[in-house]
Amino acid sequence: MASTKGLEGITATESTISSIIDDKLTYVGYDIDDLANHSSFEEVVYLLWNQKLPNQNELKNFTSELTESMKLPKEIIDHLKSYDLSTVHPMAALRTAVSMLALFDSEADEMEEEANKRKAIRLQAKIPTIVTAFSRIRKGLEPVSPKKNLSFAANFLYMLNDKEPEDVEEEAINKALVLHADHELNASTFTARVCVATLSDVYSGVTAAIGALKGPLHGGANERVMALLTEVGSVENAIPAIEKKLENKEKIMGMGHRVYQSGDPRAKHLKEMSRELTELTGHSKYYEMSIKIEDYIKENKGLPANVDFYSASVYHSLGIDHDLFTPIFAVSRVSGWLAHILEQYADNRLIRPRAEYVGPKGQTYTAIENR
Ligand SMILES: CC(=O)SCCNC(=O)CCNC(=O)[C@H](O)C(C)(C)COP(=O)(O)OP(=O)(O)OC[C@H]1O[C@@H](n2cnc3c(N)ncnc32)[C@H](O)[C@@H]1OP(=O)(O)O
Ligand SMILES: O=C([O-])CC(=O)C(=O)O
Repeated sequence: MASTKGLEGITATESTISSIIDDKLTYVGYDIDDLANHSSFEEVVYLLWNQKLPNQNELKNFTSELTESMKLPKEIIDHLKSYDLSTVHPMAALRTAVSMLALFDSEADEMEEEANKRKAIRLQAKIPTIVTAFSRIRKGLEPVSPKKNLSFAANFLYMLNDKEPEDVEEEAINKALVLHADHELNASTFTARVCVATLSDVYSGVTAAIGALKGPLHGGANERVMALLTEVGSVENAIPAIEKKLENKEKIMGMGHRVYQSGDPRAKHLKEMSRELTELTGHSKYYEMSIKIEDYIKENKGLPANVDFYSASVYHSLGIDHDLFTPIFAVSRVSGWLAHILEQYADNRLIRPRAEYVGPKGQTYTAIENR
């Protein structure tokens, strides 16, 4: 039996959560463009978990449930304060803190559907609090509690900066969260599903998914895009720097995608946000460099920009630390992981593919003293 490297083109499950068909992305059948242009992130999370858009009352209740669940156990804050955060990547801290959260949740191993939904709310709510608390603690500042009257996106920025965001900042983060929420069977979502298909618990599934998202070929690419833009340094240097990297067989971060051929439908929204925000904040050169790189790679390698490419300059213009870019992805994508985890539990079968054995055969065993 021949193997397919990277499981390319393999359909591994059925799902009703999101679809990518002919390079169009939908969440529960709603076009990503409509959701990006009109929805709050809370609305999208409700959609992914309930398979329908909420009415005003449902959204109000859901939003309050999320805000009320944002507070962290004191032990998690103490834990974040207990190690040298200057050397720890926030994705590593997030992975550990999420795993640790399970120890303070009396329902952690409860497998009943309603209990899993309650845990989903708690996890969705607490991940932004962990990311922002980490960021503040490493700057020697105290974590900030969320405000009841703020949206999910605004609370994220408020807890990060101890300052209520401007409308334009809240809108940018809200749109970025909507665009990153789910993406069919991407690597981290598949990881979450594989994990919980053993009937392991929700916290294990999300912890495993954070580990998968952290890698540079997946969510970790957005931080690397910013490192690339910083290294390139100027619009004039964009093409020479990229040519050199390609000569050295380096991958250009934020470019290429396993599924999309003509382009990632999320990238155009982030590109427009990048144009507006970099102009507004005096960082236009990052947008100009990005366009040059995108055009060059498209023309010379036939590869499109993915969701990570323009998110880098968007977050940079909002003054966000570069190593928080992938944690922000997690703040959003946990909604998709949780939707997939709940879907997996609802109709579970162990995920256990086969490997094609290509190693030596028929070896003669030699006693240890004779080797
Ligand atoms: C949210 C997300 O996860 S989106 C993806 C984020 N990741 C990145 O942006 C990292 C950069 N991109 C990549 O590494 C890849 O395009 C991936 C991981 C996204 C997709 O990978 P795959 O489908 O496995 O494609 P694979 O890595 O096999 O590449 C196929 C060919 O295109 C080339 N290629 C793919 N992406 C890039 C890139 N970004 N820069 C340069 N060349 C590339 C490869 O070198 C390879 O060329 P070859 O056939 O001559 O060896
Ligand atoms: O689907 C993928 O392979 C990666 C991706 O774009 C995502 O997770 O958003």
